[in-house]
Amino acid sequence: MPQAQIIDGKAIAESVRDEITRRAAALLETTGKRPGLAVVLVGEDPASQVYVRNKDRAAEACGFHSVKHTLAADSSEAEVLSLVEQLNNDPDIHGILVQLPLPGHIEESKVLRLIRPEKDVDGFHPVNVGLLTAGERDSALVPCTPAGSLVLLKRTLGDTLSGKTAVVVGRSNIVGKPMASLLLQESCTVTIAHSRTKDLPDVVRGADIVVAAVGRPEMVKGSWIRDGATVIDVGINRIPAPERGERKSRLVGDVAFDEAVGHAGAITPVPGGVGPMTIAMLMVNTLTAARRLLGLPEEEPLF
Ligand SMILES: Nc1nc(=O)c2c([nH]1)NC[C@@H]1CN(c3ccc(C(=O)N[C@@H](CCC(=O)O)C(=O)O)cc3)C=[N+]21
Repeated sequence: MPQAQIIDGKAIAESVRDEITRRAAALLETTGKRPGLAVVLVGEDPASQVYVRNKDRAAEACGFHSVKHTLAADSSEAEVLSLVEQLNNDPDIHGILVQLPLPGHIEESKVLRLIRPEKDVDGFHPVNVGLLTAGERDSALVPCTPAGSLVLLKRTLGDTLSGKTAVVVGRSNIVGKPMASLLLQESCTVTIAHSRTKDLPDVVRGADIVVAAVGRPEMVKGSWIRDGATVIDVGINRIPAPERGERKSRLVGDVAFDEAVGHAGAITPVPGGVGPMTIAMLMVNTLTAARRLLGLPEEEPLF
């Protein structure tokens, strides 16, 4: 079996961040303003802390203004809402990201709906969901993980995905559904499959493009992958050490990589695939939001 091309998400993310760094420098030169990103973390989940730190770092490396707000896990919903309101009205902040999941006593949809759609760099507000679904992708802010996955697909397959069969495994609002909308807009023939799909292996076997976003470690098996297919693995699952008798915990995707690599034409690794792209696209969205709020023209889309 020939080995698949391993898609280098880290390198592609770096090239995207480099382009954003250049564009942010030009913005600073012409307007004296930096894109401003605010990340809100409620509670101290260790994984969330790592991601939030990475986002903060990436923003600073791009020359952005970046602020991190950490609220106690037992903060009231009203406190979170009031912080969002304050960030909505802050002229130095162009992008607001409220790290999910929120503690159980806070209604996520209520918080997400309060974020000004123009500052919603996660693309989770119903206005942005609506624009994307209605085919107005370039006016929306597009969720970072699906946007990053599309960049990886285009860098791997070329700009034309038209006519290809795409199967998205997973139907979440943050990945599966927006990913399907993006692929549909690229004129792919799109299937959304999920845990209740009948004959899932055969559905996946029909795909030129497989996007796995189910959140179950190594659920998509190598034998499900059509020869030469392109596989985007969105899953990041931490397998604790004791379970496998290993010394350190390790990360695995939603695809059984070692099997799939013998079937796929190209495949993303975990880590080093979609994860770094998610952060790069957050920088893209923050710059886009800043330019729009400043009344500046749109730049060449990066995907
Ligand atoms: N409102 C909101 N927006 C998000 O975008 C959001 C969120 N909440 N909650 C949590 C998830 C998770 N997430 C990741 C981002 C980057 C990596 C990443 O950079 N991963 C690296 C390193 C992984 C590691 O070593 O832990 C990689 O895959 O190579 C992973 C996961 C964003 N999320």
